[in-house]
Amino acid sequence: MHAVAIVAAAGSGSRLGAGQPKALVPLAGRPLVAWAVDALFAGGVDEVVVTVPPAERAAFAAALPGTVQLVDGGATRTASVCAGLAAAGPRADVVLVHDAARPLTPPDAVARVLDALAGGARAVVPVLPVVDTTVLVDDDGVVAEAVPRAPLRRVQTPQGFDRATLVAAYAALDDAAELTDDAAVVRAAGVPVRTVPGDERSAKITVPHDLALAELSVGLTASEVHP
Ligand SMILES: Nc1ccn([C@@H]2O[C@H](COP(=O)(O)OP(=O)(O)OP(=O)(O)O)[C@@H](O)[C@H]2O)c(=O)n1
Ligand SMILES: C[C@](O)(CO)[C@H](O)COP(=O)(O)O
Repeated sequence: MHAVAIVAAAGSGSRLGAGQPKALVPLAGRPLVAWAVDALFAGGVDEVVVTVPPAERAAFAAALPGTVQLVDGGATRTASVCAGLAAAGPRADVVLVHDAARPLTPPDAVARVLDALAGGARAVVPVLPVVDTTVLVDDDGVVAEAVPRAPLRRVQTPQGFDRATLVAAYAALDDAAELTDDAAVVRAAGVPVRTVPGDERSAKITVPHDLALAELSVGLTASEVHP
């Protein structure tokens, strides 16, 4: 099973506000995208394609091993993943789609997705339970009702797909559809999406506090983070 990972790294990181593309922001001295790529290789993928902001190609090339393929990303995450998918080509049996913004994904979290694909799943997402009380609010910000949280899950990346399934789902996607992840693209095409356990260490860096937590986490030993 030849596995190609697409790393979505073409975003600006406006909520992080670091003054440079988020994927190039250093964590313990290394760009976030370099951490994400390392995790994918350590977890068992064979090749990595990284989608980059076109104006920053040289900086990404300097940050990553020469074996990593760089392609220009698009204006949205969906457009960037589409570009990466085209570059992955038919040599891939399965495709993993990962966020550069998730630098500390452990290799075993990647391996769980690959194992599910090897077992025959066409689409796989890593998920975590919701631990807070969850509510719906009305337009005035007043709580309308509580939502039972037991069946709710937070969805992470890398998400894994049979390549042909993902290509067909993207081809069928309505241009106007605003979907926030790739599993939603295949679900829109009627494909069942299997879940596997995610990992808290795979948290997405979105705002400055997330980066501060990641810096702390890198400074701790694995046993301190996960006794
Ligand atoms: N046009 C885009 C937008 C986002 N991404 C990538 O998708 C991942 C998840 O997106 P997010 O965390 O929202 O990143 P940004 O879009 O950069 O953040 P923001 O919304 O704060 O600007 C990131 O690794 C980001 O680089 C991408 O490849 N192409
Ligand atoms: C793909 C994703 O990371 C799954 O949780 C998430 O949907 C990305 O959302 P963002 O708003 O683009 O950060």
